[in-house]
Amino acid sequence: MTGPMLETKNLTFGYDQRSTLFDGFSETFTSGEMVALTGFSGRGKSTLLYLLGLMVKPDRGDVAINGADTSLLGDAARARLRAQLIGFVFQDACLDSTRTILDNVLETCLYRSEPRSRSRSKALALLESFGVEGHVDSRPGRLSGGQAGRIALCRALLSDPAIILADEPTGNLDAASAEIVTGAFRRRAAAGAIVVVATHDSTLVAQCDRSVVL
Ligand SMILES: Nc1ncnc2c1ncn2[C@@H]1O[C@H](COP(=O)(O)OP(=O)(O)OP(=O)(O)O)[C@@H](O)[C@H]1O
Repeated sequence: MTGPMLETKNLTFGYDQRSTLFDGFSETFTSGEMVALTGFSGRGKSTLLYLLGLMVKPDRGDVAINGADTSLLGDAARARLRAQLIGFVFQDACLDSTRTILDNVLETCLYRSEPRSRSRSKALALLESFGVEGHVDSRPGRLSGGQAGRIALCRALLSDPAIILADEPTGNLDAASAEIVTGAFRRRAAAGAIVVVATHDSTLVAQCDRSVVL
């Protein structure tokens, strides 16, 4: 099986008509590469991740996954593709405060119709490797930003997604934790995944194969 491919094709997008963030933006991300999205604050790094992650539709142009355009797909089909192929790490973790930490990590099983029991030990091992194995049965209310971020990473990595999109994944982390996160991304890329990170962290940029400057 060939690895994943993710393309933007003449992508044009703005949140309103006065400010176009992307105007005919074309870029190809290929299997095995880890790419940094860089550029000044407000240039659209997070927005590009939302477009690549099929959470936002372009005004014109398209996002293609494995050669297939996605903008004409309905919401359900886009959500299915996302669940099957994409692990997304939001800038502010976005954990569900009503569920336990373990249930947060196992959330994607729900969308992939996978039995939770099969993924439970993997989730626990991931949480341990990221140093956040304590209190897995409690709710995320009292976590620090860095702890919440690492749990969100476990959630995104649980299914070994073909495409990982991460927004400032090392933003809240100390150097040692950031290294663990970067190592996990590098291993996914070595296994053939596409990893795209939006970041201002020069250490993380240096670990990427290339940068796309917005
Ligand atoms: N939901 C929204 N509605 C309207 N404008 C938005 C929305 N989200 C972001 N923007 C605007 O779009 C622009 C790009 O925002 P985005 O968060 O993608 O930039 P960024 O490069 O990721 O910034 P940072 O480095 O600060 O995280 C900014 O001017 C922002 O104010």
